[in-house]
Amino acid sequence: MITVKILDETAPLEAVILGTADSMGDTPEIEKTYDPKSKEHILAGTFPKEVDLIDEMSEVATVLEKHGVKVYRPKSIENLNQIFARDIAFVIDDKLVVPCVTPERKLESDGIQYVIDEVENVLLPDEHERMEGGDIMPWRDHIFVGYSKADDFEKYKVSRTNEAAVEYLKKAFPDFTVKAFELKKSDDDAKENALHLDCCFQPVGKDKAVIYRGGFKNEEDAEFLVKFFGEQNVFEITKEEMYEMNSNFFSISPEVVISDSSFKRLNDQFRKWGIRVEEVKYRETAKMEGLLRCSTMPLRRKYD
Ligand SMILES: NC(=[NH2+])NCCC[C@H](N)C(=O)O
Repeated sequence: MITVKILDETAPLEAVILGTADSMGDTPEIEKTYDPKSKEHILAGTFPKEVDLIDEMSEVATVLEKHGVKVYRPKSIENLNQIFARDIAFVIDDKLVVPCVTPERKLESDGIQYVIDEVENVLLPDEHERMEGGDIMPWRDHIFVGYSKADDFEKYKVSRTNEAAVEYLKKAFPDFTVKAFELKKSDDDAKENALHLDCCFQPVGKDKAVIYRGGFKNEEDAEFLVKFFGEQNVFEITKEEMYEMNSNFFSISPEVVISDSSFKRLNDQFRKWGIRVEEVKYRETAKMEGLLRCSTMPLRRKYD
């Protein structure tokens, strides 16, 4: 059996699923992509190569293991991008939720079935309750959710979490306050697209957060989060930094974060906050509109 427990984004990490690029195959056809940044790189002839992605991810695995974290990897499925483990399942409290995700990514959960089988409490939302883990963020007694209302949800491939999912989470986790924010979406312009909530916002440390206000469809939602953490505890990033995926770091504990080595301004801020930064190179992975939080799915953090 695998015990799961997640109440926030930063408590000391004990067990995680790290995605895999092992059997990704060649550059996909443009019609088969489901985010604007991948499209951009296919057109430019700069779509990442499997070997480079495997290298980047193995560096992350090494850092996690160095910190005593148990790392699970998905079983490889031929010709399938299985890098972004975050979206296909998520833990809240002591439950593992395995949601229906965007149809293009449906097969990915087969790769982690061997983990799912070892977890006692598994929740399977209905097919119309669509959500992806990148949009779901437990933070103590809150669950923050990025979502799209019906109009956007039907219009954009990059809208992955709907209103039915928000209602589902409220019912499934009655002890938490579910607070949902509409995100800005674009299927064609990665700079105008907050693919998931973790592409424009993430808590860090004990009481800090990183945010790109422009990722939120309604300014008052960004304002709510800034007030929630307190202005002095919030680091605001630019549109360009969002595009490079700055808010998609991953916390090993309140004192240690894994971040991309190219994020100079962000990493300096982390260090000013007293947070140690494990720098890795993740520039190839970033080309598919995901980064460190997206490629990790925490199973258990430590709570006393
Ligand atoms: N949690 C995340 N932000 N995941 C990013 C997933 C990226 C992937 N290309 C997709 O469109 O699904």
